[in-house]
Amino acid sequence: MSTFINELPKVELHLHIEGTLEPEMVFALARRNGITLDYADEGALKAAYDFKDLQSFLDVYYQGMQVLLTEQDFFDMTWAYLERAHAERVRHTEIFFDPQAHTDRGVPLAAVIGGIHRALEQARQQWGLSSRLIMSFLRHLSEESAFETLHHAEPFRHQLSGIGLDSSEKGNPPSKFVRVYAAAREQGFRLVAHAGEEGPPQYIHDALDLLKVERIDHGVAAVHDRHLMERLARERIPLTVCPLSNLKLRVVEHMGEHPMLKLLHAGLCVTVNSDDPAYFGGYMNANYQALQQGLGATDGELLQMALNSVEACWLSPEEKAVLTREVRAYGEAAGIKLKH
Ligand SMILES: Nc1ncnc2[nH]cnc12
Ligand SMILES: [Zn+2]
Repeated sequence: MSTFINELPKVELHLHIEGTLEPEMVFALARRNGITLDYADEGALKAAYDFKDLQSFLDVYYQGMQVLLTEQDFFDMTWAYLERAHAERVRHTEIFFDPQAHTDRGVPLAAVIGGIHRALEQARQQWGLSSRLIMSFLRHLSEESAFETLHHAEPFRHQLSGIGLDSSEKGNPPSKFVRVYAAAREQGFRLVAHAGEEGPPQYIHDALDLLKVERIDHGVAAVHDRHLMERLARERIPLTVCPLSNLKLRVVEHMGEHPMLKLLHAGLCVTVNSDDPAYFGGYMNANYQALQQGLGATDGELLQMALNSVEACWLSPEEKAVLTREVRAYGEAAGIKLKH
């Protein structure tokens, strides 16, 4: 692993906390909670991580998270992720969770948000690792279910920064959630949505125009629509791209055909993220490394992506200025000359 990547100060903007459940922890929590899994052991579970598309992954992902029952379970999962992130020089992280995947199993929202939030707060105090929490609606469920979830989250409003939209993209367009997003906007939530992962470029247009999101999660399908690319570049709409996820879910067949550099050189604010690192073969460093080794990205290009993440994050302007200076200074010390 390159020292440049290891030591680069990083910001993560697209991370599903339930996607950080490593097989060892799935089994440890299953034992703790007296749950019998469909898989005999960790090896059998890992063998199921051979995905052919998004849906085949989601089927395993929703099964894995059934071991999460208590506030302590959510704390332990989140803390394990934060320890890894801290070790990889992640300075700030913006985390998704899927409330409906837990409340539909009878787990109280207070246990979910309480456990995640306690770990985030401990990381802030212990390491100065800052964070934001994003509540993500499952788009394969109904508008009514999303509205109920928004309503149930009211007591936790101060712990949540934004809302997102994830799960099965095809057949569940942004238009299904226009009213929910309008209501969340009224309540002051910041807005993001997964779009253009497996779905068409039109879903990216719709997420921007109908849902009024400020960031697009994935968005790699934009490469197929020249006008959309021009718009994303002109409006500096950030894309939270997840290279290893795209490879594992066969959005691209080889890392060599990943559109990341095309998008970067067209002037888009592309960022590097890990999505569901326990399932896709790596955390932040591994994603930067995949771009370096599989696509030939230079240290200068990787540095620009890291700076883009600072630009796209939800820290205050003052905090962003501090982080930007740190990342730029890191690049300069490595001999990289930035254009501006
Ligand atoms: N990559 C992904 N796309 C859509 N929904 C998800 N939920 C967790 N990971 C996801
Ligand atoms: Zn995602």
